[in-house]
Amino acid sequence: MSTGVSACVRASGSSGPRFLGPAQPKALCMTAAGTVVDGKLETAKPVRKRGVDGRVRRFEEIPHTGRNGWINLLKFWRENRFQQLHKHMERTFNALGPIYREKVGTLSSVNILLPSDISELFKSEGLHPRRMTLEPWATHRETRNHRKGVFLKNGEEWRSDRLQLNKEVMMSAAVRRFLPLLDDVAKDFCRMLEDRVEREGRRAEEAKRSLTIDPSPDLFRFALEASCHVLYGERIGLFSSSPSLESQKFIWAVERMLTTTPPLLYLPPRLLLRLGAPLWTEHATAWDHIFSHAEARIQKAYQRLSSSGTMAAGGLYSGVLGQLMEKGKLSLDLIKANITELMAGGVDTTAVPLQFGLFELGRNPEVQDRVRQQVKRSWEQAGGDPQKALQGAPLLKGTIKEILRLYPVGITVQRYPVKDIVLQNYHIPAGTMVQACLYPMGRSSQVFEEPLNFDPGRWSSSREEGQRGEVMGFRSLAFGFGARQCVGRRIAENEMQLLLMHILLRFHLSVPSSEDLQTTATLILQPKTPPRITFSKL
Ligand code: HEM
Repeated sequence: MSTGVSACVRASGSSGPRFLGPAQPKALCMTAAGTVVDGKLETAKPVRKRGVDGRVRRFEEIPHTGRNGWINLLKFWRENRFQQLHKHMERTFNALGPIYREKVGTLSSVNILLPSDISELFKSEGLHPRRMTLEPWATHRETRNHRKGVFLKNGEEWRSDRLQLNKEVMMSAAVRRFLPLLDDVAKDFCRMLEDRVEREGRRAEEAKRSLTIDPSPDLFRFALEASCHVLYGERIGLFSSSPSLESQKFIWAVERMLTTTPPLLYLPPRLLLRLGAPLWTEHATAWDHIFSHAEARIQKAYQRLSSSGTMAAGGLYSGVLGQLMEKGKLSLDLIKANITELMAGGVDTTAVPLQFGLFELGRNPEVQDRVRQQVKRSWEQAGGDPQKALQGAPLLKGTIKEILRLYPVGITVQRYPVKDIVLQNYHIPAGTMVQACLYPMGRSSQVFEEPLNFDPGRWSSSREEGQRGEVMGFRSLAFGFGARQCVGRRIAENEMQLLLMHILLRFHLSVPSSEDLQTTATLILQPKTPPRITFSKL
């Protein structure tokens, strides 16, 4: 397996004994469609017996939110719970304890949040770990005759594509190749921002200009520009005064695709397709747009690379696409399928945490100063080498972990254990869908001290050891785990760290309002309204 993957396995380790004991549910109850409201059950009936006899309890005894999936689905629609799924999970854990079952429409899952249980789950993920299949995405590929990439594949087919991709995006040799490209894009972004602050900003005392904006449209452009540079070895000019409309349409299409996914997860997509349901049509059209945009880019890059005779002409890095073509281990169809997935997965996933990150740094000026001091020192010592600069600034890495702890892009990671396991003393049969619920875990005081504090230093190795010398594993899981973890992880981490580094070197950040951000879950967790940030030139 790739260096990146094994590094993650090493870092995770096993969780400490603090959470190994059977945690006590706050409400030991199963309810008929027991809806949880503000941490209390509407119809709480304490019927479950405690397993005092030490026996492993049956699966059916796991607390649940109602047996009838269709009634639950109706409630989800009526109360718009899809968009507040993360809060719904948090409330349900508060009410039912650290494990519960939920059935919504055709989907059933067991939900957990304690690191010790999550470690058990991942131990039994097998050689070909599986996540919940996003049926609307799979149906789109099947009905349009597109090949699937790693995101949608399983078994040996998944593994053989994945091993090829790992070499180009996860291994440290690959990271060394693409890091300078990400650094160039991050520096250009900051130059563009500096120009804008200079042009449109207000001059405060000490003649320093500052500008308050919603940076989200610029961050989406940054993420797309960075993705294209790494994937195709090409700049697409999104920071120019007239960025292409096509690229803007791509960004909108990814947003539509993500927003229309969650409600489609609980209904059979083929039925909706046959009925011509507007939701399905909107979803499929968004995907069509993503595919045609990626196809045009891939064609262009392919022609450029073929005409230069060799893919990596003159020793220049030709991007992930060029590398995959040169190696020739994947067919062109599979390269296209995977590159399209990397394009679709690579924009909102980084642009959105960056919004949260700027906001948290802005409303925590002392944390911001600490990170900046370390970044400054490291940048000066690195002599312009971005990799060295990042290595010397562990607080930047902690900042990204902290952002993703409080605002995980995906609110859960799912697995189907390949053998029977026991979680919280309940029997879980092999093949059950179990979700590690990252949002409630990140905000649980059972798992993190002062969980609502934004504290990048909590991830430093000395503090991670814990007061009792425990290894604090299975707490930083925003990129998933093991062989199936996010394949774009190294791109994402470096892209976000580099951008924050260059921003902190040039600007002081503050926020007009430090009220908590309201969040909404489309397929990814987002702010309801993008935060406004004040950039003041240093
Ligand atoms: C902060 C940014 C990101 C986060 C938090 C994130 C999170 C995740 C998570 C949780 C998974 C599932 C992992 C598992 O099941 O264990 C995943 C899978 C995936 N991600 Fe990301 N992701 C991010 C950025 C990216 C980027 C930038 C790309 C593309 C360049 C990308 C492409 C993918 C793909 C293709 C998969 C499927 C991998 C497989 O099944 O083998 N992601 N991501």
